[in-house]
Amino acid sequence: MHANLIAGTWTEGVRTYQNTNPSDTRDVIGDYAVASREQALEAVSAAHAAFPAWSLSTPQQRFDILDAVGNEIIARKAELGDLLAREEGKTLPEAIGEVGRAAAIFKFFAGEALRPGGELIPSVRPGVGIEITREPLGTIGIITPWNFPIAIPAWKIAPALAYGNCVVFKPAEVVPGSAWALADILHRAGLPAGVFNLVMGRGSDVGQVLLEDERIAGVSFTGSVGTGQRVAAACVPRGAKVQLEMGGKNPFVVLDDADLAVAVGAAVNSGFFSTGQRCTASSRVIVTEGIHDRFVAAMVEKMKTLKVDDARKAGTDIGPVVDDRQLAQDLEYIGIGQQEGAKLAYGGEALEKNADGAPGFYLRPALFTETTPGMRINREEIFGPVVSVLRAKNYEEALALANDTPFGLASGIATTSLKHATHFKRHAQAGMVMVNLPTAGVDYHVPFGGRKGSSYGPREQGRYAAEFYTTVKTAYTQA
Ligand SMILES: NC(=O)C1=CN([C@@H]2O[C@H](COP(=O)(O)OP(=O)(O)OC[C@H]3O[C@@H](n4cnc5c(N)ncnc54)[C@H](O)[C@@H]3O)[C@@H](O)[C@H]2O)C=CC1
Ligand SMILES: O=Cc1ccc(S(=O)(=O)O)cc1
Repeated sequence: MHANLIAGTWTEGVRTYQNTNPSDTRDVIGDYAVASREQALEAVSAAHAAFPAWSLSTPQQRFDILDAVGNEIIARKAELGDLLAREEGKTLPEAIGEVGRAAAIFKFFAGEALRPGGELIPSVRPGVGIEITREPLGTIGIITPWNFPIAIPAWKIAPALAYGNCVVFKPAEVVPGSAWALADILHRAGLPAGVFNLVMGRGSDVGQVLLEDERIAGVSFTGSVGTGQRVAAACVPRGAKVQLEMGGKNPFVVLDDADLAVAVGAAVNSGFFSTGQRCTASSRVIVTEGIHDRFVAAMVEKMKTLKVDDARKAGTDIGPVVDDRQLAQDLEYIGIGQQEGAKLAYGGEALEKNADGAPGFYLRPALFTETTPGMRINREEIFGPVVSVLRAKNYEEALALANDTPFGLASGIATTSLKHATHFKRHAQAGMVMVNLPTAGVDYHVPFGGRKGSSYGPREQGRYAAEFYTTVKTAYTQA
């Protein structure tokens, strides 16, 4: 049994959750504790009690611990990647890449602990000096989704600790394995009891405690729009800081002058890799008239070569969908697209078994063509390997279609025109813009986040993370 970590002690829950493999539902990975609301409150108390000492810990102490965490994650990359692929269903190379990203994030923020910022500014009054410093917030509630089971926890936990905060971490229910392994590494790296706490369990009870408890100074959340709005509604009135990363309906524009191979490669990568389960995935591909038919034909040819199979099998391109609930959602949207009059140009069938006959949540990637902007498949986040193609007369119409969405996380374009690339970077209404690159595939040391309905609050990642995890103090001294 894998227990929760509360006040430095591994603590059994009130029941257990059986973690299973979406590539082969007969494969049980292990049993994981499910915490009660009372246990979540104990974790908050432990973090709150640990904060005064941890907030005064030296940069060297924080560096040593975070760097050691990064080193252990790298050393165990293959093993942790295998666990991640087994519980979430992304392919082994993708999973190992994600583990490498988590290690790099810990090492980046270890360095940040050694580089505390601050400013000395002369006052407008004679003889007065002003210091501007950053201080940690207190206890941070960290609530994460299932699609990046170690990278998203890493990119919230590492800055929280680096800047001197304590943490109560609630991972997504369906991927407790990577979260538990990370908690074990953090615990053994020498964090004082209570500085980091793991409470696995349901969003509606364990998660809800983190939203409501007055001792939680900030909540960093990634997940669905609905839950994100609930987080804001609970936290903002009580004055807690929030950082929300929610959905996307990311556009990828293909212009007549695009290099066809670059455009198809980027569209397939960002639409279907990781089974389309990335907030940065592009699910709307907007193609201008002159290249439309050639692009669609090349996409279909490429999709025919994609191997949908066990996530951990060599040669698999697309692993299973994470669970039965998400598969049902994907299939429902494929049905909606057909009812709305879109043409299913390729894929979209659920495959009950893989090539070896193992039962799993497999879905052949789907491509819709002849779609229109108002269709639900073009407006709502599906979060699966489902892409729709929209026709545009020219660049101007393509840009307008790209921006015609309530979301604004990532936006991409394939073009060889410097003029259009430059214009697109300036006018795409998104937090991240990619030129001749997939919309998914971000660096770990620069800001990540979106606009409109995709994100709320300060950016994550890189030095910009300090904006959420610290609060600014301005001190005046009369000499
Ligand atoms: N944009 C993104 O990165 C992601 C988007 N999604 C979208 O969300 C849909 C549903 O996926 P879920 O994992 O169920 O997302 P979700 O938003 O329900 O869950 C995300 C996290 O929030 C927690 N949570 C749920 N209710 C809560 C509450 N009342 N208080 C506090 N925490 C709570 C969950 O336990 C989980 O840890 C997906 O189909 C997809 O459309 C899911 C994962 C990531
Ligand atoms: O951890 C979150 C995360 C990691 C990677 C990506 S992307 O696939 O590189 O876009 C998105 C979110």
